[in-house]
Amino acid sequence: MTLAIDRIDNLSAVAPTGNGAGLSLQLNDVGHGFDFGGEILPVLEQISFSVAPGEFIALLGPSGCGKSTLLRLVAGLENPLSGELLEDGVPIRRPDPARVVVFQDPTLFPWRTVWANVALGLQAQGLLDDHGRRRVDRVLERVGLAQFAHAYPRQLSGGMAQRAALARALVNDPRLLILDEPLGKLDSLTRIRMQGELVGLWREKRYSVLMVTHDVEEALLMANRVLVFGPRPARILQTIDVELPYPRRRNHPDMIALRTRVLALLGAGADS
Ligand SMILES: Nc1ncnc2c1ncn2[C@@H]1O[C@H](COP(=O)(O)OP(=O)(O)OP(=O)(O)O)[C@@H](O)[C@H]1O
Repeated sequence: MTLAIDRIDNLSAVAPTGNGAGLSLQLNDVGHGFDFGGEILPVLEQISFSVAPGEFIALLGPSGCGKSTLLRLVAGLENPLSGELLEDGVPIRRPDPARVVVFQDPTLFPWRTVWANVALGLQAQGLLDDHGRRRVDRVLERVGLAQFAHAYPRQLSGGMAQRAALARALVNDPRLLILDEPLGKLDSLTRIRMQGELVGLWREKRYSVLMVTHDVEEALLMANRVLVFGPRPARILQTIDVELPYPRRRNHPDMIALRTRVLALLGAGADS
């Protein structure tokens, strides 16, 4: 498989459609739950935190604690039962192209080529003119899929499909990239490479990132801040600033110490 690690410096060649700068987020006392036979099952309680423009925040917590629900609220796919979510000071009420979500499952349309999948967002906005076409070409080049532009999703490996999904998100020049376990289904080698690619893209473009992962090491390798959640209804147990320089080494003593600390927190808060 051809990977794009050596092309990480080229995304600046992709002309933005938006202003490209990361957006700020502010969550104030956010609470959410779901109706279960007339009773509300509380999922999130008193969640407050902020994200400065260009920050990379990882969310860690036990399975089922409400991490994906929180991402859905930030994406504007649902509205909270209490509290408020603000982007650049304005309440989030609905999805917006500035906030794009990449899920664990790349969900590419099987009948469209890679190029046509990536072009979909621009096409829907009426932006697929010559300039838009060049954007699609460049972003595919940037994620190392230029040679597979005319392939169909069934012809891609898992890592390639995930990079196509990433290209589809990046072509809209997001200001917030919302990642819900984006590397969860990849083999360990591809996963390590994709971690490097995602960090390289983020450091270059400086959009803000909110990423859910189950992998403590992945969170500490990639994010500049890690929020550790307790079991449902989720509350933030601890916020950890990861001040190690990039690229980070798995076996750096500070990394090992942080990992031990986070695992202890999750062990104390795990529901299983
Ligand atoms: N649409 C929904 N209707 C009812 N309950 C829901 C809905 N979405 C999520 N839940 C419940 O909310 C809780 C939190 O789910 P969520 O997917 O946010 O957790 P998570 O932390 O992302 O889990 P995991 O790490 O296993 O992916 C779970 O108990 C789940 O059953």
